[in-house]
Amino acid sequence: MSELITNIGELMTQNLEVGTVHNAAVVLDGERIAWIGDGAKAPAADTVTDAGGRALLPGWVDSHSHLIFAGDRTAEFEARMAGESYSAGGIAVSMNATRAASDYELTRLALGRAAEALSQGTTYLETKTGYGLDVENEARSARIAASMADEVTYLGAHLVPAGSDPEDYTDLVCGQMLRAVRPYVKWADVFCETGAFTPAQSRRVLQACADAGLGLRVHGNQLGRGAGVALAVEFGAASVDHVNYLSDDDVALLAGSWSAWDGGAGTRGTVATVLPACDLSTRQPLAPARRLLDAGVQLAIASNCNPGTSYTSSMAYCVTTAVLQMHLSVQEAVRAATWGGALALGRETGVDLDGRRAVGSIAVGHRADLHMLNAPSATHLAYRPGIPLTHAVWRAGLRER
Ligand SMILES: N=CN[C@@H](CCC(=O)O)C(=O)O
Ligand SMILES: [Zn+2]
Repeated sequence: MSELITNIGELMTQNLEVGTVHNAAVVLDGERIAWIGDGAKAPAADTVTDAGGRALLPGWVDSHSHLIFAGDRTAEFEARMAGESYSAGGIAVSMNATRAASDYELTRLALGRAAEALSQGTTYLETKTGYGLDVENEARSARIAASMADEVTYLGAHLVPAGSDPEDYTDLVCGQMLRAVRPYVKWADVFCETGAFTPAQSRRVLQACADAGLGLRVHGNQLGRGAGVALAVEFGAASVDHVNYLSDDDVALLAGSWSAWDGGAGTRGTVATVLPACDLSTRQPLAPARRLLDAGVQLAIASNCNPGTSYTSSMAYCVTTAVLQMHLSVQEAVRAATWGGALALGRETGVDLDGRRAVGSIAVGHRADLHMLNAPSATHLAYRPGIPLTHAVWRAGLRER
């Protein structure tokens, strides 16, 4: 079945050859985008959808979330709003609730969060383990994540559980736990921060996971300057996330990591993924997204949806914040939340080993993941903050909303 979406007021493709087109049309053929162009020249299709002059964007690509958890941390949030600062210790509260939840309950909760994201335009979703923190519960979290997310990341190195020796726990993360999650995950991550994993422990985790054939990601430089960015670049991680506290050397390392990449071939660098909703919820200084872009770093914006630091799956909220408070243009912020997220997951081009099409931009042959706003332009995301602007969502060519 083919579908013609016509009368699109603003088509923001994030495809550099096409750019943004007005009075445009798109044809979907099954799960793929088959045609893009001037509405007056659109070919016929089996069905026609009139966009009524609305804006059409790629679906959001949320490259950083933690959806596999049970329990509630409202009290911690309230304490933070009253002046307490965030520390990694709250992860243990979610760990206890997650371990106590049944498979059915954990799956139901995760699916509910993914559905909430999809209804707001998120059509491609990464999620992580990291609230199990023993072999059985990390493997269970990975299995559940693989049943509901597009990309799954192993985050056994999220927190050293109370009572465990940090070096022994790091051994477990690098050994038995890694073997148990391996069938379900494509990526590995480590929280390299004071109070979580030291640079030496993080290095061990990254090496073991790289040796196991996993792609790498790092939670780094969230609560202070540290080794996260340097380790991520050294190990060729696909992304380093948070990046609130950066030295000039960190920024230069990230920019330099892209110097041999020409947009297609060449060695890929490390994407800097900023998490604006997390920065607001933890009252951290906002990550320096403007400085990173100006330095030539590839940028992604993600929700970091999790029970502790960022309990929202709204990518629109993140984009709005990036424009209003991080000083990105609407085009830059939308790009970082679509194409940038796809780049951070290695999914912005080509077809992956499972035959999945590229996501994050509207281009012929890419997966038909589309987000229509109830507005004439994407500028309304920042101009009308807080207004639920999602009008329609297509995922792999299927109308989801
Ligand atoms: N910073 C580390 N991990 C999560 C928060 C985990 C939690 O507090 O539950 C994050 O990305 O912000
Ligand atoms: Zn996170």
